[in-house]
Amino acid sequence: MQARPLIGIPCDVKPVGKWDFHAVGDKYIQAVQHTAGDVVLLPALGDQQKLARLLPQLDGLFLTGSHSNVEPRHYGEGAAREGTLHDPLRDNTTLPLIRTVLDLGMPLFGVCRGFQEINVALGGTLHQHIQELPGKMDHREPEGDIPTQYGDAHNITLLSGSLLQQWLGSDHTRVNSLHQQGIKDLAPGLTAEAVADDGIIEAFRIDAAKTFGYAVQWHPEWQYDQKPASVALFGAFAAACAAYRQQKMQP
Ligand SMILES: N[C@@H](CCC(=O)NCCCC(=O)O)C(=O)O
Repeated sequence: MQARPLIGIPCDVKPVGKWDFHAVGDKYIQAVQHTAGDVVLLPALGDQQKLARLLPQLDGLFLTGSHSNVEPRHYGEGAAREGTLHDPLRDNTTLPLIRTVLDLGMPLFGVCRGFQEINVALGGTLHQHIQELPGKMDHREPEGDIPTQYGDAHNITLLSGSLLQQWLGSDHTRVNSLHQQGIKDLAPGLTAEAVADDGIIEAFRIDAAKTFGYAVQWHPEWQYDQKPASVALFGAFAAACAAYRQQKMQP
C-alpha cells in the first residue's frame, strides 16, 4: 500500500506553566489526518529552522488558525494595542515558509490566521479590529460553548467563477466566524473567492499556485466531514497533495 502524503502543520508557541510549548490544536490535526495525509508538526523555530532537509519530504502545508495575531510590522503598520497576543516565532516561521512552498509548487491551505498569514506573506495588509470599522459586522466568536462558537455565524457570497461556487453549486453558504483581523489590502496575485455581506474577504485563491493554493477566513476543520464547503475544501487539498506526492515519486 502506497504511503500517504505527509502534511506539514506549523506550530504555535504557547506558554504552558512557566515554559513555552510548540503546539497545534487537535481539531486541525484530526481534519488533516482524516482527509489529506499523515500530519507532521513543524516547530516554530523561525529562521533557526533549516527546513531545507524537511521540505522535500512534505507533500502539502496546512496553516491553522490561532488566537494570536500576525505582528503589524509585517505589513508595514505600527505597534498593535497594548495586550494584543502575538506569536513572533510562528510569524518568523510561516511567513517565509509560505513563499518557499509556493516556489516549490507544494499544495498550500490556510485557515483563519493562516489565511491572514498568506495575505501578509505575499504583500497584503490586515484590518486589526474589524468590528470597529463603520459598516462592518462583528466577526468575533460568539459567547457560548464550542458548538455555539463554531456554528454558522453569517452568510458569505461565493463570487462568480469561484472554485467554491463550482464545488458547492451555489452562490452562497453560511460559515462560522472567530476573528477580529481581516484582509484590508488583498495581496497581489490573490483572487477573492468569497465575501461576507459587509465586504470582508472570506476566501481567496492563489493565482500562481502550481497546485492547490487556497485559504479561508472561517474554520472548515470544524465538522470537516459534514459541512459541504469543508468536504470540498479538504477534498481538493487532499487530491492535490496526493498528486504532488505522485509526481515527486516519478523517476
Ligand atoms: N487572531 C486572528 C485569527 C483568528 C483565529 O485564527 N481564530 C481561531 C482561534 C481558535 C482556533 O484555533 O480555532 C484574528 O483575531 O483575526
